[in-house]
Amino acid sequence: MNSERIVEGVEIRGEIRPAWREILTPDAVAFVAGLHRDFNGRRHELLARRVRVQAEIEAGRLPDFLEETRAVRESAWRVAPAPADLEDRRVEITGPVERRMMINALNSGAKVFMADFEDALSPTWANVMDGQVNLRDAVRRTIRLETAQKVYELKDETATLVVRPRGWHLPEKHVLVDGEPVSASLFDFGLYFFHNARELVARGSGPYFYLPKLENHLEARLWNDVFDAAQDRLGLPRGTIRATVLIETILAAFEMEEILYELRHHAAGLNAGRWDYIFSMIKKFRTRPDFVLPDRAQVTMTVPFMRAYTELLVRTCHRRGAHAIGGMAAFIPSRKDPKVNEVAIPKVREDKERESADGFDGTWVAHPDLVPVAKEVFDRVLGERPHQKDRLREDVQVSARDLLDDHVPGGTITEGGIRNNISVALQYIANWLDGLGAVAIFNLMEDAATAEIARAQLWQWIRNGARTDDGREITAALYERLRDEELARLAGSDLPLEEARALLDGLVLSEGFEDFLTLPAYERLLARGG
Ligand SMILES: CC(=O)SCCNC(=O)CCNC(=O)[C@H](O)C(C)(C)COP(=O)(O)OP(=O)(O)OC[C@H]1O[C@@H](n2cnc3c(N)ncnc32)[C@H](O)[C@@H]1OP(=O)(O)O
Ligand SMILES: O=CC(=O)O
Ligand SMILES: [Mg+2]
Repeated sequence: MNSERIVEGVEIRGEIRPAWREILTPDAVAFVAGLHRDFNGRRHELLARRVRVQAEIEAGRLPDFLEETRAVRESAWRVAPAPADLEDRRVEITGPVERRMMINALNSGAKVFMADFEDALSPTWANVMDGQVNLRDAVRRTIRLETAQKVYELKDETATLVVRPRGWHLPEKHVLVDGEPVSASLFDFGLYFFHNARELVARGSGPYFYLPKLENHLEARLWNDVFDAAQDRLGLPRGTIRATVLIETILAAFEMEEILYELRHHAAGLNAGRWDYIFSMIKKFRTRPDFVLPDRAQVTMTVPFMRAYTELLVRTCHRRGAHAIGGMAAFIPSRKDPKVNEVAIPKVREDKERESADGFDGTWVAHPDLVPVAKEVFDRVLGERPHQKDRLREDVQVSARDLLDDHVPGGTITEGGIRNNISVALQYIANWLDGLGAVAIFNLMEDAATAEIARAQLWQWIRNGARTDDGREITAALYERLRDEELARLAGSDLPLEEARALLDGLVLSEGFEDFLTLPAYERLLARGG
């Protein structure tokens, strides 16, 4: 394996293609290493804190709104005003930092494009480094691609760029700082910020981020301190960065106010990350039979606990002057099969109608063909106004019990649901190991967050002795039989399904619960040379 020391104490363990060398400059690498040296200790402390909190939950403590931060919730403060190009966020398209998709997303007519190193990206070294090259070229508007069919170039009017770095739990093992893998969050953030912050400001925009998978306000404080340090080091005013935080864990739902408060000079809003949120409900309460969820298809946005969380998010944001951004409906259209669209388009429209009626200021879509669908719905509600922050939603009263009561009325676990979880998890993991982080499976968008639900449910059902609607206990033996049958249906695929099976078995059948499937999967990705 190639190994190169770029600056004192920093080793790159991987290929460095000529275009990547323009990103991995000594100054940029030193900048990232500086952030890592200053903040990685706190990152580890916060990750250890997550483990302690989990132990407390397993000992019977349920989360609640914090007593020690009551003053933050009860005092008057607002987040910084939105910059001009984040004022109207009615439709945001998301997608991995892949060149063709990035150009398509920027040209899609959406107001914002979230370029994703996270749920939608398999973090092979090539994907991560190409992603940084693509972002640099997108910022400078030189991004271009020629294929046999088409030349891809930016239109005059493009979406505002927002970047989602990987979460605090992930390492980037191709880069060692003083012998230790660099934090993937600091790597993705630091390189993008170093190369593009000044250029973005000069072009009238700014370095904008989405922050994933936060579990509490101390993790937001860490991001805020990273932002201050990064801006100081490049000589940019504090507050130049704007961050939208995904509320996608049950614990963060109890600290929305505090998270916004910590980041108030940099905060641009909160987003309801529904898929990781459902995963988090399963993960955090995994040992409790009273928290067992039914088939994931039945856990819709209209079930009471999802309504409680999303309504509280809108109320919290608007009270503090922040944008409330909705989430991702998983239905994706097809350019080949109109029958798929007959299902997908009305489902997405219904989802966006609910969000816009609830007071969200904008929403996410997974595919360019869904931009007009979401735009039409939000246009109807917003008209010429850029947002609806004046809808304070003071009618919303959400208690801890509302957030925690995950009973799904009429919910059942079916054999079809078990099979779907198995097949989706196998196909998704195999694609991920092959370098693809967002995949259309059974006409739904699947990414790291949705796949986490699939595999976590299998573990939860077995561990808690859950029963199917026809009365059968869900056991390891039942899983193994259905897994073999689902694997047989996928025979003939070129994907590494056998490796995916081994990984899924480990996740589903182990005594303990693996916190993120992407951690063991990353080890396999590295072993495959990814
Ligand atoms: C839980 C969460 O975190 S949600 C956020 C993270 N997840 C995502 O961002 C998923 C984003 N969406 C996608 O990755 C894709 O839409 C998929 C994988 C679901 C489907 O992709 P495909 O099967 O390629 O879709 P399809 O074949 O219909 O694509 C048609 C065209 O639209 C483009 N396209 C599809 N989705 C996107 C997108 N999100 N952004 C930009 N372009 C896109 C394709 O590149 C293709 O372009 P081309 O005609 O120039 O070749
Ligand atoms: O990141 C978004 C989610 O739904 O998870
Ligand atoms: Mg997510």
